Amino acid sequence: MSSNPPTANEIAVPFEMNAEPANRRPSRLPADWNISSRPRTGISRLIPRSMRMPSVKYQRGDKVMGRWPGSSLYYEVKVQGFDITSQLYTVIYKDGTELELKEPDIKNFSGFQTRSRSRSRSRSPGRRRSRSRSPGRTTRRSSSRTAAVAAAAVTESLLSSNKDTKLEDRLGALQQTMAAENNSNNKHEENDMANKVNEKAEAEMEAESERNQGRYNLRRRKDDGGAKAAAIVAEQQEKEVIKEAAPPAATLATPLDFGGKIGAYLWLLFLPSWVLFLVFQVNLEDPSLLNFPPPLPPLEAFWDVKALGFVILWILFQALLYVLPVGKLSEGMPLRSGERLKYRTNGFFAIMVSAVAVAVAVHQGVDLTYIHSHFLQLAVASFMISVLLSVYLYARSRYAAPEQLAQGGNSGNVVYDFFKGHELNPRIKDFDLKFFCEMRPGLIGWCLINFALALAEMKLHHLDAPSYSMILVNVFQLLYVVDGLWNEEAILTTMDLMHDGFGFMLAFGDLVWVPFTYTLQAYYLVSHPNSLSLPVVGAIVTLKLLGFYIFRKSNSEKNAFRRDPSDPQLSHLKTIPTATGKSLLVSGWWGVVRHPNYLGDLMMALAWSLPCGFSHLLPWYYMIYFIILLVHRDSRDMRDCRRKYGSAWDEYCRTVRYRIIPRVY
Ligand SMILES: NC(=O)C1=CN([C@@H]2O[C@H](COP(=O)(O)OP(=O)(O)OC[C@H]3O[C@@H](n4cnc5c(N)ncnc54)[C@H](OP(=O)(O)O)[C@@H]3O)[C@@H](O)[C@H]2O)C=CC1
Ligand SMILES: CC(C)=CCC[C@@H](C)[C@H]1CC=C2C3=C(CC[C@@]21C)[C@@]1(C)CC[C@H](O)C(C)(C)[C@@H]1CC3
Repeated sequence: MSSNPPTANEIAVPFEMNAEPANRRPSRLPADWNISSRPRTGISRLIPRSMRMPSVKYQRGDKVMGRWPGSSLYYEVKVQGFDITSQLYTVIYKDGTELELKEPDIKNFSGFQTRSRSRSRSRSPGRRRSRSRSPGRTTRRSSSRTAAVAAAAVTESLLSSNKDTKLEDRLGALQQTMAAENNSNNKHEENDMANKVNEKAEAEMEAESERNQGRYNLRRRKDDGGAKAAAIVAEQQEKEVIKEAAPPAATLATPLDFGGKIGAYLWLLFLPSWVLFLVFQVNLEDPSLLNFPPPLPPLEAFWDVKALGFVILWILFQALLYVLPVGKLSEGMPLRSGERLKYRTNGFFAIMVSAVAVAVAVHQGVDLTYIHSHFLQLAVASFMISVLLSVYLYARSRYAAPEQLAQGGNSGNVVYDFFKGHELNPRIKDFDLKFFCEMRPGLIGWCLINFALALAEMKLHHLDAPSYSMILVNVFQLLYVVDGLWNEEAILTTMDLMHDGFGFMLAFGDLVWVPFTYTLQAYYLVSHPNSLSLPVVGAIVTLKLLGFYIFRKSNSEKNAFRRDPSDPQLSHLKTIPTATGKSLLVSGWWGVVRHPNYLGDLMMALAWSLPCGFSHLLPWYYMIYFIILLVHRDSRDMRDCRRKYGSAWDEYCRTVRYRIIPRVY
């Protein structure tokens, strides 16, 4: 109890500024830069025509001090380029993290001096020893002395930052502080009783920490009850952690996906053609990839005004349900501006009302098998709407402020940005177009189409009830959609909602791809019955339920953690703090593989194809597509997380070695 912990300020601000740097950036932009007439913030604009960056305060290659987003800590960074429109510098930290920073967040080395009082702390050999042994050591004691040592270790590490100090060391200390701070939320564990109970776990923790060479804290967050002072130190930063590292000034530049600009052209042509190809195939008695080109119907068969009317009515009906003031208003993750958008998460209500409406319509004599007989026309009508929507989305994105653009769809190439999505969260007042399209018309439409296909099977084969295979496919996919809508809030922490712009890829994916290709198994079964024995039904149901359990549990775990990292229900989980302020789960589901949710999803996909048998490849199409989609998404995510989290991500990958399937991939 004798030593006083350093104040938060002493530790959170490792450097003190001497004076404002002298040179000011001139208002005129350099003549030899690539200056576009319209706003662009993509990487292409970061590269000046010449290697020099005259008239800009910091030059490419300059080594300066850059502020960590959301904190008051400065680290050595190298300037990579400067973005004229957003006035942001791209800088790279020593651990490989690339960020874009505002000029005020960058300082010259000369502007820093360490505090003399703190410097004397850093010379304390005891404190140095405490740091060098292991960050885990601080978790052994619950007294404020321990905490002071922990805090001092942080101070020492931060304050000893000179040119020779490794960034990793400083990061390690920062991460230690943040982990301790996580634990400070578990106040009940600060009492002696809890400490006794935790003694064994703490010993394990220390060993584990030693194993990890103190480079990050793989610690059970509830074992850290003693780190009071470190928690105080980090309290300031905790607020920033909750802000989910959404600094107003820092953004990430993302490389091009999907084969870049040429790839975008090809995808624009390929995706609609592929949907048509599949729709033609599924109508054939003997569908095969070798039927190329498939027999084409006359041109007028592609188009039906009534079908277009139905699609428009359906979308309007879903839009109406979406805007009704029913259900929860959920908060999205913080944007780069720090703002959190609100979303009406009443998807479950929407599907229930839709089900009642469909039941009433069927009762009134509406023949839903129209959907089966006009599948092609409905798909074409939906395609037209998705194209119009994409054009609208791209046009409005040209007027959007730079911070409203998606980092991945901001290349400056019209076709690429049109395809990938330029604006992150296009909204008409409170109506969020991306969220609505992803969760409502296509997703609920998928269930409606499946149901209509079950009726078509009964009609075609004069059955009193659908076949087992049809029931399984219908029920499995209905469960998937209803679960998605019930947990609608969880979608706000997925890649699409957080990072991807809304453009053709998602508009087409949501309105055409999902309802007209995810229903192919049910469509196939209408004209290709496949009988199943009860034991086979049992085995398929077991597979589905197991996959569903993994999918749901892992998605909910990540969602809960992202929403509230200090949620007591998650306190048993180990985490790796990252320099951005967000932590990564490294035990629980996210410690088994890096994408446990994909694993569960793939098991479910398998359970959807199995009822269709092995006579044709077509009903296995979803499974094959899904493997490709998820493997690609996983690589995209790995790349983005590497850029976001730098060495902390590498540590995560070293600890959790497999991506989707344990011990295989
Ligand atoms: N049926 C279908 O057609 C499709 C279904 N899906 C399903 O949708 C769901 C969402 O998938 P998707 O959006 O691709 O990806 P995830 O929901 O897996 O989100 C990935 C993000 O999670 C965060 N994250 C990654 N690792 C960790 C960790 N260890 N601890 C904490 N956070 C972590 C990162 O974001 P950050 O750190 O920035 O928070 C990362 O970018 C999945 O279940 C998937 O199977 C997806 C695509 C298509
Ligand atoms: C080839 C192409 C056009 C790809 C577009 C991909 C989209 C079809 C998918 C991207 C992510 C999706 C998700 C779902 C549906 C498919 C798309 C839009 C999802 C809404 C399905 C229901 C789940 O429960 C889910 C909410 C987790 C899921 C989220 C991702």
